[in-house]
Amino acid sequence: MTTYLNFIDGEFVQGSGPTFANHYPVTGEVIGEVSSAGRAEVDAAVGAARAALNGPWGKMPVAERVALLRKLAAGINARFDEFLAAEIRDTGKPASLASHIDIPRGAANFNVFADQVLVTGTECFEMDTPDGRGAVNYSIRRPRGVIGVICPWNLPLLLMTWKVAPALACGNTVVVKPSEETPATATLLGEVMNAVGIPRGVYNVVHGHGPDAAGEFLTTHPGIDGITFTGETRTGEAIMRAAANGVRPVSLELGGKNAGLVFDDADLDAALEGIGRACFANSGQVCLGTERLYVQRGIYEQFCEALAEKAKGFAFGDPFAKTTTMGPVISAEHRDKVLSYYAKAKAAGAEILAGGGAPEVDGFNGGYFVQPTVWTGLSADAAVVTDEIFGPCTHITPFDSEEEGVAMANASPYGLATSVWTSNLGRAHRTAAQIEVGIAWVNSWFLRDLRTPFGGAKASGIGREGGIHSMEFYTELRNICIKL
Ligand SMILES: NC(=O)c1ccc[n+]([C@@H]2O[C@H](COP(=O)([O-])OP(=O)(O)OC[C@H]3O[C@@H](n4cnc5c(N)ncnc54)[C@H](O)[C@@H]3O)[C@@H](O)[C@H]2O)c1
Ligand SMILES: O=C/C=C/C=C(\O)C(=O)O
Repeated sequence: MTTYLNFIDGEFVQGSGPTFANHYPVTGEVIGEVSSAGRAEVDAAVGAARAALNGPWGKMPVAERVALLRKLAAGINARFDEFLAAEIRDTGKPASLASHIDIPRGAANFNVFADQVLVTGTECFEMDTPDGRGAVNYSIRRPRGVIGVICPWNLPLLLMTWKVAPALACGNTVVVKPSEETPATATLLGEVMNAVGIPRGVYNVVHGHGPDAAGEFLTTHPGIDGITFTGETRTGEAIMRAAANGVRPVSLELGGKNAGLVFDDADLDAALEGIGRACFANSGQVCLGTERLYVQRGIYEQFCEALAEKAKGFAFGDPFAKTTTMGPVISAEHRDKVLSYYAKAKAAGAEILAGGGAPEVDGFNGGYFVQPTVWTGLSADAAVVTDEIFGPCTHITPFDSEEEGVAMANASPYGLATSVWTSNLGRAHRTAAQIEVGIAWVNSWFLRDLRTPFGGAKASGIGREGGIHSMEFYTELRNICIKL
């Protein structure tokens, strides 16, 4: 039984909030407990972060800070297997996935933003003045301060370091609230922080739930200077309300109901491979994933059949087994939510091409597994076509013209990402520009260059992170005007 403690001012401490069980999604067993932070610990964490900001971290030369960030990346890689095991304990995802994406990106985020901060400049404007002597304006960047980092459970280490790395690179200090479902890697990172010599108080972790618990205690704390959040749109609304008190800036990466568009001139094998990942990777629990597919009439039947075959080909089981290609979803509650949508699709008269329920997984009866599922035949207002399910499922609708396909893709309050498949160059540019999203992939999915702007349009978020855009959020620009 592992006990996850809060990490405050460089030390692991019990919280005064309730202790709750940590389940292994692969078996449903309780394998740990989480000591949640009460108001007192959140207060202590924010205080420690403030002291570090005003103390050693704030005074540290950039080169030294950058060297420490690189040590953090190396420190994660040096304990790669422990991070991998921790992420799998929390999420049950296959080791083949976590070892290629979650852990390497967790480390890479620190290197990427160590590089970025070194090449991030500011602005300078010369101006005329009536006396003819002129003035010069230049801006400087300063850390925003103490940043509250609220994280989801789907890619715990990757999404947390995606925020913590640029925040630290810019000289801020952080208080992280990991998802209550996934406390492990954020806690383990505390050990690495101490081991590489990050000053105490720079990185703090408070555990617990959201409403009326550690999450809310943190976002409403007056000592927080900015909040960065990844999670559901409704939670984003609550966080934005909390941030309004004191006029604190927010960066919100929220939910989606992403459309994939496959034209009949697409390379079908490539499209199937990419869309297969977009629908089913991480058991469909990727914010960028595709839950609405629109396929041009000429290849519709063929594509539906091939994607259904792909859906039927996944193997569940032990995440460490090489043969396992799909893990469980995060929790019993989330499994029930996904299955409730499977039931809604059936009741609405969907044609179920693959899946549609929960599989029997030999030896893992208590695991939170759901079948990869492909539906057709529902109208645009059916719940599984409009709502973010966050499961391994997708609904396919045929379309005829390019205009119709784009209009279908845009028929959603969300606008996070899209994946368009075509071999027509003009159509690729046109459709990618017309779909109202923050991130459009053409003939690919989840191909990430970390210098690019990342975030959502419409109800999928506010602000962009990545590259210079992270620098913009995690620093305050100050203009200095000098009369000559
Ligand atoms: N846009 C993106 O980049 C992106 C990336 C990953 C996940 N997501 C989204 O995240 C969701 C899945 O993650 P989730 O279920 O963990 O999201 P969630 O919104 O339920 O929880 C996210 C975090 O917010 C905390 N929280 C909840 N209520 C709070 C409150 N009132 N005040 C402060 N904190 C609160 C939770 O404890 C958790 O740490 C999906 O909607 C998915 O699309 C978006
Ligand atoms: O589930 C959402 C995945 C988000 C991915 C990133 O934030 C990233 O690749 O930086």
